Amino acid sequence: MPDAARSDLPVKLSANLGFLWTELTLPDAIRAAAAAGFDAVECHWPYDVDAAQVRAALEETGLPMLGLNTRRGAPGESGLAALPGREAEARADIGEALDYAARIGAGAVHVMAGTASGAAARDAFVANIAHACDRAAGQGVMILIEPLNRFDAPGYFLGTTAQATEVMDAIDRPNLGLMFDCYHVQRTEGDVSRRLEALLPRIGHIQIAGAPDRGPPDTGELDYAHVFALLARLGWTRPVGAEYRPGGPTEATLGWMRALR
Ligand SMILES: O=C(O)[C@@H](O)C(=O)CO
Ligand SMILES: [Mg+2]
Repeated sequence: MPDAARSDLPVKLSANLGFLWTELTLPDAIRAAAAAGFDAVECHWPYDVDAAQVRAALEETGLPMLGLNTRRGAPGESGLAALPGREAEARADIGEALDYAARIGAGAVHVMAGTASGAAARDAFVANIAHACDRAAGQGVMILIEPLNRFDAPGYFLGTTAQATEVMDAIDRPNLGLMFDCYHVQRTEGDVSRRLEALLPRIGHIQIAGAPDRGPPDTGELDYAHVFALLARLGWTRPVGAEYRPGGPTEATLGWMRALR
């Protein structure tokens, strides 16, 4: 895709390689995203892949890796940062994610909270995220926290943008950002446009998918032509992450990119 055509997009796009091109190795998925015209990539858990190969694919394509996640922990845990008594493991996972991010030049780490609730969970989360921010600041990395919807992630500590901003106020670090996933927000809270407007200064990254089925952005009840026009009006210039389940070959689902161009 020529650069001139890409720059006509009202909003730049990042391919989430946790969901797109999952049949490929991570380096080849980066190449596929570049060939499809994405401006950036992001991933979930790259830890089994040699960071040097990821870095080589990023350099070859010129795409930045926007971010990656801390590990999920044991099946069903979805992270450890809000689990009282698991601080040492949570911080080891944060350290691992930051080290990997440094090796591939990734700009953000999403620290996963885990399945927990109550005051002790909040205290653990606040302390662990503050620790992550302080450690990340030295390498110029942003720490992201992401509310997940209660249907896909029942019991996940962070469920709403209101809860996220409450803990962000308590943590009070300049390199802490909200991961605003329009799909999760729509499933649990709705009012996506108004929330984007209100929360924009606190948002570190935005993700999209069709709602309620998490298919391509041109399916479901959210109108991303409207959302993209709003983001352009609000001056959002960073790439928006396409984090949807293609349900088949990714290339066959990219019509939405052409439609929004
Ligand atoms: O929305 C999601 O599920 C992801 O952004 C993520 O990082 C947690 O799985
Ligand atoms: Mg997401």
